[in-house]
Amino acid sequence: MLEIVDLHVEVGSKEILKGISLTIPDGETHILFGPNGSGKTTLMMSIMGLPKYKILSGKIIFNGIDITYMPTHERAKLGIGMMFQKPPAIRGVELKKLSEIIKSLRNTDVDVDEYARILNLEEHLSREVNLGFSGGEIKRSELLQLICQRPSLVLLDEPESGVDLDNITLLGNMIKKLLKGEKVRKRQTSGLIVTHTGYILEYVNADKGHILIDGKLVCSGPAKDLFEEIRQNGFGRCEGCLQDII
Ligand SMILES: Nc1ncnc2c1ncn2[C@@H]1O[C@H](COP(=O)(O)OP(=O)(O)OP(=O)(O)O)[C@@H](O)[C@H]1O
Repeated sequence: MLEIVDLHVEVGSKEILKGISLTIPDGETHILFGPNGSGKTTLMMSIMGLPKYKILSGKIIFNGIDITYMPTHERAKLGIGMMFQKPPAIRGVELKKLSEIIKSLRNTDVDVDEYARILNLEEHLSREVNLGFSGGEIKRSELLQLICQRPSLVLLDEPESGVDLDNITLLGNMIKKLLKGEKVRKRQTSGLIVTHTGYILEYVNADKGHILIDGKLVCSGPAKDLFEEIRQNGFGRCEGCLQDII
């Protein structure tokens, strides 16, 4: 599904990712942990192909296609979808209109009104995307757009941050459905999720976790075990690991 090979990425003339190699097979969900500023969002944005994230070297292969230098909209068409940590507001475009555009991009038959109802976004459909939305409403709006796209690789950057406990349950269950619900064009959906709180682990069946420190993946293993280690000891021992491989 996704294969990243020795990826080096620069942002604002600073090298942030320093040789990432990562494989996410069909149907697997991987969790990305790491301290603030370690490069988690940078990795997500690089997979999505945002222009600010300059690939210095390495490769990103998606379903056998080299997408390293492919524009973002082409990646979205291929089936890579992302829930952004801080998505922008889109003036002049209503959420319903954007949802329909996303549907047509991937030729999906998602019932926008029905999912808007489930996500408590019925009134938001006629509003400009994310403009004046609360933090939790933005997350639900992002999720509605993802559902419309029906991606085969789902990238979620801190999906639960700023969301109240009731809405975490709603969001968590919808994400679970999105990841495990059905085959998308003969492929099982895969996921890469960034989390600090670990709430999302209650909802998704995480196959593997990875710890990113200072632009390098320093550790991989069972996601819940890694989270427990971080919860108890912080990233201190991981930093020790990093010392060993420098
Ligand atoms: N335009 C820029 N110029 C210089 N440095 C940048 C720029 N954009 C991002 N960075 C730096 O890149 C580093 C990695 O940022 P990134 O958002 O990927 O971290 P993160 O692991 O997602 O952090 P968090 O957990 O806080 O969300 C940070 O130190 C950030 O300040």
